[in-house]
Amino acid sequence: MHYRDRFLKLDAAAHEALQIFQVDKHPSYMGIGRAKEGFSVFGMLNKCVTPMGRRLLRAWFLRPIIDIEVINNRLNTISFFLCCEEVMSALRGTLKSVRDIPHMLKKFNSPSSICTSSDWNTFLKCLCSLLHINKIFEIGISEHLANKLQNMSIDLVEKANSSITEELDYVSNLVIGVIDVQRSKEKGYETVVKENFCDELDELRMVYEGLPDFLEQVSENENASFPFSLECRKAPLIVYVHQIGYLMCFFDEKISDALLVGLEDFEFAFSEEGEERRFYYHTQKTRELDNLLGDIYHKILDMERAIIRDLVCRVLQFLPQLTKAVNFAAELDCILSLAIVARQNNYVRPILTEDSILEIQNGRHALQEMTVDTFVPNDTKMRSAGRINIITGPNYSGKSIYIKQVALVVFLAHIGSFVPADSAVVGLTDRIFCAMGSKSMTTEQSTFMIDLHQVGTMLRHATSRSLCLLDEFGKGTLTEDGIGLLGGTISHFANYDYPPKVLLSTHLTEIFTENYLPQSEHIKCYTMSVLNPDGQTSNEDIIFLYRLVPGQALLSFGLHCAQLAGVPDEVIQRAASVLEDIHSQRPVRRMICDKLVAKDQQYQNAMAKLLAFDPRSDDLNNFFEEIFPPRP
Ligand SMILES: Nc1ncnc2c1ncn2[C@@H]1O[C@H](COP(=O)(O)OP(=O)(O)OP(=O)(O)O)[C@@H](O)[C@H]1O
Repeated sequence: MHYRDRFLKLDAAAHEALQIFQVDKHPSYMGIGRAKEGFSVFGMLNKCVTPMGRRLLRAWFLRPIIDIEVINNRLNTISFFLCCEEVMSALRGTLKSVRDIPHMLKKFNSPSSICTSSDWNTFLKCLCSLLHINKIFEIGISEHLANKLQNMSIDLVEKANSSITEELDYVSNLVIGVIDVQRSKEKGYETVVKENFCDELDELRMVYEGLPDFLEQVSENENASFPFSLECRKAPLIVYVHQIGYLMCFFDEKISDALLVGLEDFEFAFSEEGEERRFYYHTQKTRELDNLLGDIYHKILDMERAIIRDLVCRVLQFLPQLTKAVNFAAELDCILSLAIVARQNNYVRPILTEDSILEIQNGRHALQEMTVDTFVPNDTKMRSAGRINIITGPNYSGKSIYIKQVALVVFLAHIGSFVPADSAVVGLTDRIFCAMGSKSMTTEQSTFMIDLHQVGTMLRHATSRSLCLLDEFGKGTLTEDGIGLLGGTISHFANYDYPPKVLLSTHLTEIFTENYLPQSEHIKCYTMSVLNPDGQTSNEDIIFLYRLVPGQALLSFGLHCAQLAGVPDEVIQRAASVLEDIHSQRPVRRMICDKLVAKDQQYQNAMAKLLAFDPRSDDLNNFFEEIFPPRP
C-alpha cells in the first residue's frame, strides 16, 4: 500500500461537519490575540500536559491511521494504563515539567537570546522529569503488571528505556557541574557559572564584589591628597559605572573654575540631575583604575557567556538522544490523555478488523452527550447486507446526531482511542465523506451546489471501505429534482457488489412511495421513534425518544418543532389549518383574524343596507353616508 494511502482521509467539510477541530478566536477587538481550541472532539480528547503532546495529538487527529498493528498498540497501552491508575497519575505529574528541549536548546544557542538561571533551572527539571519516567516504570510496575505488559505484547518499558538513556543523566551532570542556578539569587547580579569552575572568573568576581569597599578606600586617600579642603555635605567618591568605567563623583555642586585650576588632571565627564545632583569627573586615579581593572562587570559576563556557549555546544552533541526522549514523552502524554478521557467518559475499546463491517452497540455522540442530561445511545449494524441505511424521522428527532456519532466512533477508532459505545467492531475505513450542507468551502457556492459537489466527490471516489454520510441531500431544490437526485444516488450505491457504508437522513419520504428505489438487500430503512400518546398528528404531547428503530416515518412533526422554537401561535395555527385542508383535499380556508372579521362584517352590513334601500322613498345621499361614514 502506498504511504499516502495509509491514512483515513477526511476533507475540510468532514472535519467541520464532525466538529473535529474548532478555533475560538480571541475575544479581543477584531479577534487579535491567540485563538484557542473551542468545543470540539480534539478539545475534548486533548488532556495533554506538555506542548509536544498537544502537537502530536493534533497530528494524530489530522492523520488517523489505518494500520491495525499501530492502532492496536495504542489501544493496548491505553488498556494497560486503565488497569494501573497510580502509575498513570504519577506519569502525568512528572510529564508536567517536561518541556520542548530542542526548542529550549535552540534558544540557548541563539546569539541574541540571554538565558537566565531560571531557564537553566527549567532545563534541569525537565531532564530530571524525563529520567524520573524510567524510575516510575521501574518502581511502579509490579510483577503482575509486568506480566500484563508481556501478555499484551506492549513494549512500553523497553521503549522508555531505549528512549530515555543514560546520556540524559550525563547531560544533567554536565549542566549541574557548570551552572549554579541559585547563584544569581544569592549574589544579586547576573551570574550563573558555579564557583570554583574557573579560577580567572572567580578572581574577577571576587574583585567585583569587593569593589565598593576598595573604591571607598581609594576615594578616602584621594580626598586627603586634594590641595584644598572641601566643605561639602558628602565627600567625593570614586564610583564604577557599567560600560563607562571609573569616575570621581562630586555631590550637590560642580567644582568651581577657581578650584579646578589646582586640579590639572580633572576632566568633567557628565552630570546627573535628580534628588541628589552628581557631577562626574575623570581623574588621574580613575584613569589608572580603568587601566588596572577595566570594565570588570562585562568582563565577567563575557567570560560566563563563553563558558555557557561551550556548555551548550557540548549539550547539543546529545540533541538526538534528547529529542528521542522528548518524543517518547510526547507519545506517552497522548496515550495518557486518551486513557484519561476513556476513563472519565466510559469509553470502550474498539475492535479493529480488516473486514469492511461496522457494528456498534449503544454508540454515543462524543460531544452531544456532554450537552444533554440523558443521551439515548443507538446501535449500528452494517455487515455484507444492509450497508445503505436510510434514516427518516421528524425534525429534531436526532437523525443528524446519530449519523455523526457513527462517523465519530469510526474516526476515533482510527486514532487509536477508545470510543463512546458499549462495544464496537470497526472495519478499517479508507475515507469518511460528509455531505452535510456545511459551508466550509472558501469558494463562493450556493448551499445546494456545495452539497452536489460533495455528493459528486463521494460518488466518484467511495470504495467499499468508505463511510458516506448524507444529511438531507436534495432538500435545497425543487422537491421533484431533489427526489430524483437522492433516488439516483441511492441506486448508484445499491448497484455496487459491495457498497460503501452509507448513512443517509432525509425528509423526502416520497422516495418510498414511488418506484424510486431499487429492490436491494443493501438498503435498510430506519426511523427515529417518537412517542405520540394521541396517535394523532397533533403537535401536543409529542416526545422524541431519539431511538433508532427499523421502519419509515411519514410525519415530520414540523409544527411541534416550530412550537419548541418559539414560533408565534397564530402562525402555527394557520399552518395547522392549511395542513388539515390539504390532507382532506379541501380548498384552503381563508385565514381568520380580527381585522378580516371586522372587514367581513362591514361588507355584510353594507350589503344588508343596499338590499333594504328603496330608490323611490330613500335619500341616496344619506344612504352613501351611512355606508361610507365621513372620516372624523
Ligand atoms: N441520542 C440522543 N439523545 C438525547 N438527545 C438527543 C439525541 N440525539 C439528538 N438529541 C437532541 O436532539 C436535538 C436534535 O438532533 P438532530 O439535529 O440530530 O435532529 P434532526 O433529526 O437531524 O433534525 P432535522 O431533521 O431538523 O435536521 C439535538 O440537538 C439534541 O439536543
